[in-house]
Amino acid sequence: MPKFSANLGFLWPDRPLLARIDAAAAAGFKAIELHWPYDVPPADLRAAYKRHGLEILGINTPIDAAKGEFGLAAVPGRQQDFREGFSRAATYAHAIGARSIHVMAGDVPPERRAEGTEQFLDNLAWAAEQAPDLTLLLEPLNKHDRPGYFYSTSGEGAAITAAAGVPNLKLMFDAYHVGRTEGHVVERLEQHWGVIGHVQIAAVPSRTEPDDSEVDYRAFFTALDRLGYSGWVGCEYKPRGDTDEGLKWTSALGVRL
Ligand SMILES: O=C(O)C(=O)[C@H](O)CO
Ligand SMILES: [Mg+2]
Repeated sequence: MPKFSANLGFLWPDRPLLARIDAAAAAGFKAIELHWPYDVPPADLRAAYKRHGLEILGINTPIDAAKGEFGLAAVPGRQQDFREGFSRAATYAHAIGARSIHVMAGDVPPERRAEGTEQFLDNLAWAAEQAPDLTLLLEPLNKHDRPGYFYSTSGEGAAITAAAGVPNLKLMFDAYHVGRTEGHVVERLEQHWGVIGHVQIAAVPSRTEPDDSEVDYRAFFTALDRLGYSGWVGCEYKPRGDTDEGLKWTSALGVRL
């Protein structure tokens, strides 16, 4: 059975980030991953997870939610803004001791896709050089949730990863996004195995706890074991109710944190 990390972008939404870290440790998680922790001073965040002996995995490049933006790496004309955001992410990741950054592509209209691809590749080469010690993750987001996003399928993510030709660039395989629109999740996992750097899960289609899902997560975890996955599986789901109560999905699926 793989190891599971708590995605504190979604889990324990009823409390501030530092309290989420305490909750993750109390629930038995040994690793955490974050979305946008930037409002919390890095020293406080580091002290909070170190106190519990947790590992810290990744963060996302900043977004401007107020402007409806979801990343900038592939957005034509926003190269300078992307680079400032990435530098902020790398500085923060280094300060807290995180090991990866999800480089968020952003929304790109179909007629500007060629331009967006060129810019994305250029930005990824630049970012990889800025932070050679960090893993950069690429994550396609399904079209139901984010219709205008630059890419939506695991195949597109793998193609960009290959085209960039950068050693520290990997695919974030979020089984929720893959299951939501592509299906055949284990087949896709096997197909892109060589470029996968991190894995995330949630029920399909509800994005809640993974015990009531169109994706057969028992089979998915077995496939990860068979493939020899030694990384973490990020629990990136939106709890149906109380997060601790919802963690009974672990015993339902034979998982021990
Ligand atoms: O939406 C997702 O699946 C993610 O992992 C991103 O980090 C953005 O929330
Ligand atoms: Mg995800």
